[in-house]
Amino acid sequence: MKRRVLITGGAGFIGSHVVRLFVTKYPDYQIVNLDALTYAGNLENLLDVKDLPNYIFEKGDITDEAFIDQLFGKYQFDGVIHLAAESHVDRSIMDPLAFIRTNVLGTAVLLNTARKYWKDNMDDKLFYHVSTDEVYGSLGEEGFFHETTAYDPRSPYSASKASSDHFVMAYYHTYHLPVIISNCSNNYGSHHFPEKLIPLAIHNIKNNKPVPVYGKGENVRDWLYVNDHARAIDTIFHKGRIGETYNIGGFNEWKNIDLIQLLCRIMDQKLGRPEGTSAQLITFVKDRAGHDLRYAIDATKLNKELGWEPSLQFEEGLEKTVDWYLTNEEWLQHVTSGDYQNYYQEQYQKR
Ligand SMILES: Cc1cn([C@H]2C[C@H](O)[C@@H](COP(=O)(O)OP(=O)(O)O[C@H]3O[C@H](CO)[C@@H](O)[C@H](O)[C@H]3O)O2)c(=O)[nH]c1=O
Repeated sequence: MKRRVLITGGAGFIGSHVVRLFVTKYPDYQIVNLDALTYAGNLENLLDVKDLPNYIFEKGDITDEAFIDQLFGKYQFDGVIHLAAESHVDRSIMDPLAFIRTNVLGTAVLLNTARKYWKDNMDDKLFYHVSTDEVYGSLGEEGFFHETTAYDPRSPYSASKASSDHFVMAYYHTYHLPVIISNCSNNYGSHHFPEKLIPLAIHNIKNNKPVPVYGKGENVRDWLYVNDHARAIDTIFHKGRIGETYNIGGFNEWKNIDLIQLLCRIMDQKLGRPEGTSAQLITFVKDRAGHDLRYAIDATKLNKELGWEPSLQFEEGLEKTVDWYLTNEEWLQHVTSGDYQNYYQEQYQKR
């Protein structure tokens, strides 16, 4: 079946991997990538697919109602995969309103427009909302997030994503809009903006700069290779049940400090430095406000119902990621100029 799919946030980290997978795997689909190209959106992420005949890029803001309406009119989408979002927790602490605007209002504008265009015929339509495991809050040392876990967001970022999830379900229950939500754990891989832990640490180690570890580095995250997340989104988009939520994760929990130690060992090997060199850059800094202790997500439903499972072991994925950053210096140089510099100067002045 031919489909006309809108992917929002397709120039971002996870979005670009989803766009690449869809345009190469489904040559019959028309894929429209809508991205506002703010600081973390970068068309360089898609240079290898930008000339494919089934790929179209549109620059625009999901909060701009008139623009979104005109876009739906122009392309008559039958599917939406919504990834556009402000995603960095530390930024949300500094500027919560930006997160409410994009993540809550932007999602509501998309939902409302999809409802307007699809209301007379909902057959074969799908609004797929890509969300986060952070909506479930913070775990103690035991247990997992399940699809039935009550929402308990604790940062402005996770509150904005939780709110957008609620709007998605409200449109399902109230207007019968065909929706699916997935909530995924921490991603890592190529094209990740170096404000997040793994690409920031790689960038800093390479440049002999301090690697900031918040608090004592005891916080735990569950890491998934970004290509595996993109594969999960593909599976859920095509086989998921309407009105359902699917958790995505790798059963791959790491304490931040253990992860950084592993990364330091890999970097020493790759850069030909004596073992232990990079670890000397580890610097414990002031903790993140309201820092969630542990995320761990149970992806059994996705595995049992739809047959998805991660394809890569963490060590292998991390090595591939390091290799990508070390061979794509131009990309790193480009994205670490401008806004990035201002942001980090501001961050470090505060410490
Ligand atoms: C940037 C940075 C982070 N950290 C810590 C904070 C967290 O415990 C852990 C990972 O931080 P981040 O890379 O910012 O990711 P985290 O806050 O977990 O959130 C990520 O994962 C979420 C999914 O769980 C996504 O929804 C978010 O968009 C994504 O940013 O490392 C440090 O210790 N030092 C740092 O410099």
